[in-house]
Amino acid sequence: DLPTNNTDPFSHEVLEDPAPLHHELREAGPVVRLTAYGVYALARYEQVHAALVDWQGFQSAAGVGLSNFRFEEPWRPPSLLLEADPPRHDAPRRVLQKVLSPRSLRRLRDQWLADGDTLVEEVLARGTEFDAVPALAEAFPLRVFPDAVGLSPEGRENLLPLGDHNFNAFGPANDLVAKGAPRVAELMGWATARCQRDALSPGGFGAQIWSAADRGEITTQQAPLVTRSLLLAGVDTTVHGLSAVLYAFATNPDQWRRLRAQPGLARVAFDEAVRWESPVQTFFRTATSDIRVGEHVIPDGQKILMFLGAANRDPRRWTDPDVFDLGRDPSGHVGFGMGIHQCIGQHVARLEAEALLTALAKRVRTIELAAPTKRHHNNTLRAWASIPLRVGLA
Ligand code: HEM
Ligand SMILES: CC(C)Cc1ccc(C(=O)O)cc1
Repeated sequence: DLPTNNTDPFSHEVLEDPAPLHHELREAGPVVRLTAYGVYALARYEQVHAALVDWQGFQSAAGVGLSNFRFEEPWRPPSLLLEADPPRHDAPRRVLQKVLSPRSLRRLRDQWLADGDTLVEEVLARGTEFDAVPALAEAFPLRVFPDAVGLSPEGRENLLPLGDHNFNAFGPANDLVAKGAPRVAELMGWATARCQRDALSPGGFGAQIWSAADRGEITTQQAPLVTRSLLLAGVDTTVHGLSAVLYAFATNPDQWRRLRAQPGLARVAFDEAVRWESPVQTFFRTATSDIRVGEHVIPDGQKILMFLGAANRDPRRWTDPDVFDLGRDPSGHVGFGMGIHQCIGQHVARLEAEALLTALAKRVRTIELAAPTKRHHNNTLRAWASIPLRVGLA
């Protein structure tokens, strides 16, 4: 009957290298019971995709972490997008859809491309060996995104630890959550204060959310929480998405040559990296009734852990899934989710990646690892602490 697995998916061993567990879970069957936490796991593309698009059966309103909001108090006021289902989810989603649409981002494109050139020049002026994580993957989002949101300059160093803890908190109360606990009140207090109308500069994403409230599209009580979503979701994700694509190119020099020959491949390269590494590895849903998966039933109220990273490398869906290949069509990957909760910020992330990769491809002929990489463990994110690079100039 129902296959089980007693591995702790949030252990440091798995966070260091999740591939063996992903393989085990995919092979065990369409649904597996994780005895470490008494939850159900989906690891094959077919079942993860089906759960993501079935928001009625697999709800978000009970939280997308291990904690079940039906029985436990959330550690922070729930998100009006991530942790809400229709109809409550609808208006906040419509507002962010407009604020973060490709059309709305067009006004930022030239500026972000120029910022990419400037950052790359600054980095290369310091030398051709550097750690890509602080120098590029962290520096670029922190240079462009807080300004786009309309955040005041002070305290922006809070954004990474704030997001890191938020992503840890989707997992169990382990050492990673304990690590962030001492600063939670301070960081969340800082973030909440930044989301008030008078703390946001005109024209930014935050001010646009407040204008939508003034137009009655959402309430003024909702505006700060919708703005908070940008701070919690919009930084660590792109930092580790950029780290993923830089790591992918540094370990696949032939793909870097392809990008140099065809810079228009920058955007598809980012999506292929998001598929290949899945910066967001896992999160949960809660069954709203007894749900049949294969020949098994997931009982009502149970938490379901979806392994996006495993789905994005499922050989049932992808040819040579472990290969980073610019010739592949990565569309349909679940690295940005799927369905009504699919990442609303994906166009922001793609524009950041296009700007950085385009700038690099112009100035850098070769890119390789100069030393071993070091992972940054997080309950939800696939992340790096360090990616030492050596580049050859064009
Ligand atoms: C590489 C970068 C990123 C990745 C891999 C990523 C991944 C995801 C995923 C997998 C979801 C679905 C969550 C679910 O179904 O429960 C999601 C939702 C979301 N993302 Fe992103 N994201 C990225 C960047 C961003 C950025 C830059 C922003 C903000 C500007 C953002 C804001 C959001 C929001 C607000 C949601 C909730 C949408 C909803 O529930 O309707 N994300 N993201
Ligand atoms: C992959 C998702 C869990 C990223 C994320 C985090 C936070 C929010 C929010 O709305 O607070 C939304 C999306």
